[in-house]
Amino acid sequence: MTDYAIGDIQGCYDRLRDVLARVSFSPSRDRLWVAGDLINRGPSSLETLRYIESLGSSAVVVLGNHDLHLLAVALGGHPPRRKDTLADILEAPDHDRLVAWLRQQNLCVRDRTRNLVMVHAGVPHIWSAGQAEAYAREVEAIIRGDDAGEYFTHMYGNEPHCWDENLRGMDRWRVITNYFTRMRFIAQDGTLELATKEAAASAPNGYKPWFEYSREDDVRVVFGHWAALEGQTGSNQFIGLDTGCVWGGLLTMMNLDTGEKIHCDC
Ligand SMILES: Nc1ncnc2c1ncn2[C@@H]1O[C@H](COP(=O)(O)OP(=O)(O)OP(=O)(O)OP(=O)(O)OC[C@H]2O[C@@H](n3cnc4c(N)ncnc43)[C@H](O)[C@@H]2O)[C@@H](O)[C@H]1O
Repeated sequence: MTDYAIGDIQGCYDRLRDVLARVSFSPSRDRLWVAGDLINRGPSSLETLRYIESLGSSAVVVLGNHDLHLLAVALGGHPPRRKDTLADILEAPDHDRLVAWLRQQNLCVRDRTRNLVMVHAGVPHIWSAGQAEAYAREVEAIIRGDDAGEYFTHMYGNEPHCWDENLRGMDRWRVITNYFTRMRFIAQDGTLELATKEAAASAPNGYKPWFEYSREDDVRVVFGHWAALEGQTGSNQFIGLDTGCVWGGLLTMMNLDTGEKIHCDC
């Protein structure tokens, strides 16, 4: 069995199948770890979602900001955005099943044997791997539960800007969601800066890319989300897999044991 992790697919179904074909991926033998943003902006979100759902236990998935956006449209009454390419999912006859499946996915997956976690955007240096796991479980329970509609109605927004263990309710869930699915630049005290989306060198004053802070543990973090990084973090501990497929870059998949990367032009 081989475990492969893949960055933001964003509905680029044909490229997904191309890169899987390069390693003769077989769901009966191998597993695909998906670092979030399965859908949106690309041409074939419905096919992508159906395919990954069909993999069953051969897919290990974390939710990205675009996946949460679909859930917010489906469950929280949010209007679709102009650049969304989600209509095929929203109108599909199996829409309810796909949304129900998406709600069961995690924000953070931890593999203790490999000493790694997979998240969409990152794990802030102010949290241990254990804390990250615990905070993810809190929000995952909300997304799966009866209060999901309420959560998705109030999920959007940049505040609170900083983690505080005393936060409760929606403020707590929103800031946890933002660390896991939207973070790029962060200050030493954990304050998030969510407006800047360019490369690591464009850090606003007082902020750095989240992976440039040293962590107290040595857990490896597999993540996507930040296309402008082009997969470059300067560290083997932080493995960026979003190489901008939907922006005409590459789709990148990595063998989780050997570290070998397989790329596909988009
Ligand atoms: N709590 C919450 N609050 C608010 N919204 C929430 C939310 N939770 C979920 N959302 C949702 O999040 C979604 C995205 O929000 P947006 O804010 O609209 O999207 P984005 O930053 O473009 O994010 P993306 O995830 O696509 O990032 P990427 O690095 O690929 O792309 C970023 C930029 O990098 C650029 N880029 C790509 N490759 C590059 C390269 N090689 N060099 C330089 N720039 C590059 C791209 O052109 C692009 O402009 C929306 O649907 C929104 O609803």
